[in-house]
Amino acid sequence: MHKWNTLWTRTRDFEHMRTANVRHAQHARPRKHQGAAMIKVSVVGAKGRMGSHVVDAVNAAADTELALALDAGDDLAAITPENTDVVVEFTVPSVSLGNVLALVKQGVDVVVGTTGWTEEKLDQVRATLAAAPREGQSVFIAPNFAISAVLADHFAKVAAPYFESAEVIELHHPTKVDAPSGTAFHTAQGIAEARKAAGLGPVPDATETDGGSRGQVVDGIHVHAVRLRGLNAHEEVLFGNSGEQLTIRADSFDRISFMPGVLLAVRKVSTGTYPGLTVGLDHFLDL
Ligand SMILES: NC(=O)c1ccc[n+]([C@@H]2O[C@H](COP(=O)([O-])OP(=O)(O)OC[C@H]3O[C@@H](n4cnc5c(N)ncnc54)[C@H](O)[C@@H]3O)[C@@H](O)[C@H]2O)c1
Ligand SMILES: O=C(O)C1=N[C@H](C(=O)O)CCC1
Repeated sequence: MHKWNTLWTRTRDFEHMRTANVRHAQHARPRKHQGAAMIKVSVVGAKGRMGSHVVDAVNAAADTELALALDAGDDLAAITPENTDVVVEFTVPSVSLGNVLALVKQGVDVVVGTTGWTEEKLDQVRATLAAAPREGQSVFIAPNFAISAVLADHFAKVAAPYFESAEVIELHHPTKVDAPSGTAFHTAQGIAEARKAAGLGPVPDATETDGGSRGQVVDGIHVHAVRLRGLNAHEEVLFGNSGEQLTIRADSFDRISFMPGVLLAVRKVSTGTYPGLTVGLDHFLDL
């Protein structure tokens, strides 16, 4: 059985959950581990597109149980180390930092899927963790929890030193509030780092006039954002040399694709062996 399938067997209840159409139907929860310690998970942003899937995933998995499901207007102070082992935070970039800092100060570990993280924001998380009430507290942030996206990001870093040109195109649903996607931003940063480590210079580009068509430049890599009804979450990384091209593409057609990664992060963080700030699901995979 391949590695990601191992995760799926631990979360095998997903297919049951989908086919039985039991979203939000508490009575239809599968049987939980008898006697085994359950991981108590609270969800912040629980009414959102991602948060509501996380609530279902936590209810469906055999080793996790839902503690609190909070959304805008609810008091985060209700979450304590007594009722919660791990908080999963999927809100909006404008509030996520404040939520994460508050939760760290309340003594709980946090898994974050919300995007919009800058180095300055990450530094604030590190500083707050350094003064956290509990020793070894964790914050884990993933730009993307889907294995396809995590691998695309990894493969892009492997490919980057071998190509003169590199550009990233991300394509998402039109209800997404941030651009470029956190994933594309992270991928571009990884490509730039790999190019720098390999001694590559800037990507070739003779553009003299640009009204915005060349996209956002992230550490020297151009990132383009498409918003289109019908799409969910997609990324294409283009690499070019004279006479050849490599395209790496990841497609998340359904938000359920993020759930095995979210549960993996919850399980890893709950072990207490990842103190401090960790960014990227690749840290939990044997890549
Ligand atoms: N890391 C990943 O794999 C991944 C995957 C999909 C989406 N995302 C990101 O997750 C975030 C959420 O995406 P979404 O599609 O679920 O958005 P959404 O708008 O559907 O959900 C956001 C939820 O947060 C709630 N919220 C707003 N302010 C809040 C507050 N102060 N406290 C508590 N809840 C609050 C909203 O009411 C809403 O229910 C975005 O940043 C998105 O880019 C990440
Ligand atoms: O749907 C979204 O919004 C997504 N956001 C993340 C990002 O910005 O990279 C991950 C993919 C889906």
